Amino acid sequence: MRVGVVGVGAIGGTLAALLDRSGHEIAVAARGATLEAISSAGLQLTGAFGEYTAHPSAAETLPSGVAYDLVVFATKAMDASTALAANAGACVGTPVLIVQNGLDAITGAGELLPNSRLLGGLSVWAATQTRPGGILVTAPGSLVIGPTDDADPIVQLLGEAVPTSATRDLVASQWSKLVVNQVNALPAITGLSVQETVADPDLRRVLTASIRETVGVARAAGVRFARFQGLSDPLLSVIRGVPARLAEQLPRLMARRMGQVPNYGSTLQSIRRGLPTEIDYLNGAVVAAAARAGVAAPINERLTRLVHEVERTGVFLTPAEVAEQVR
Ligand SMILES: NC(=O)C1=CN([C@@H]2O[C@H](COP(=O)(O)OP(=O)(O)OC[C@H]3O[C@@H](n4cnc5c(N)ncnc54)[C@H](OP(=O)(O)O)[C@@H]3O)[C@@H](O)[C@H]2O)C=CC1
Ligand SMILES: CC(C)(CO)C(=O)C(=O)O
Repeated sequence: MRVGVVGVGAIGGTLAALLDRSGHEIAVAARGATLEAISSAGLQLTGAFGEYTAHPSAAETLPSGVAYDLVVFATKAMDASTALAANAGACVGTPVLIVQNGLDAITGAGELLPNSRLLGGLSVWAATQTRPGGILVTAPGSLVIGPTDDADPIVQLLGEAVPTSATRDLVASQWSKLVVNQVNALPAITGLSVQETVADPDLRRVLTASIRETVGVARAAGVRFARFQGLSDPLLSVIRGVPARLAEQLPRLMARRMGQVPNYGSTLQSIRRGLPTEIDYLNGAVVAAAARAGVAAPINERLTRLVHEVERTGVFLTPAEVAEQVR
């Protein structure tokens, strides 16, 4: 099959390399140093999915006039509309998968790609772009796509590269992933890994509080959570209702599932590269949903502001400073 991948960073790079390894014909759209590196030396995957170098065709945009079986977008959320618009010609009549955290993957994409079937994707694996064209998978995991069911040929196609399952309720799965992504803000604010964040008592308290607040906002918005990465709707109700100390078992479990390799999260990766972060689409999405539902989300609001502060200043906060600012 012929697959186009736009955005060849941590997640898009993993998918492009694994699809190439499975024997599919891959074209990628990349820019700057990443385009140069892939064109000259290929796309190098290391880590939990094994070692492999792919040599896909690469250009600034996917050539149109080519019949793709699937086009995958894997940019950060704030770059998605520009990438969709620039590659719209290649997507006409083609199924499009947008792999993105937050709630917005396919919201609004229909206006830019009116003639494409749109699917959203949630990556359960964790990865880092170690250099342009070099991807390290730090924790293995599957891909969840929807709204669809497991009989979908796109699920089969992706499943040849990485374990893939379908969700009929993409929004419910996105909200569950939004709970998991509560682990992103604190590493971006402190420079610590997710595992170090959860091991620190002050940061674990803040993380637990932001998770519980997120569950409360979802309830106010009438959202039910999907089964996802060990989470479920009943479990999250319990986590919201039990004493905070007991609820801290959830972040501990989430960190354990990430394994031993330090996971810095995709938000801290942006900070380290001096780039704007996706935080408005993560904790910021919780704040926006809270406002729509007429409730407050002060912890998510504060975390969003602190991430923006670190984006601006480049100075990380200590766990004690964070604890002081997020009560
Ligand atoms: N990293 C992870 O472990 C996980 C990430 N996610 C989610 O996956 C999504 C992708 O994140 P991630 O892979 O980490 O991000 P990265 O920043 O590693 O990769 C994004 C890539 O998109 C490229 N890009 C942006 N705009 C365009 C464009 N117009 N044309 C071509 N390429 C473009 C960027 O290029 P450039 O370098 O030139 O800016 C970059 O290579 C996010 O929503 C993230 O939250 C989900 C689960 C885990
Ligand atoms: C869950 C986590 C933290 C995995 O790395 C992620 O989704 C991200 O980095 O954006």
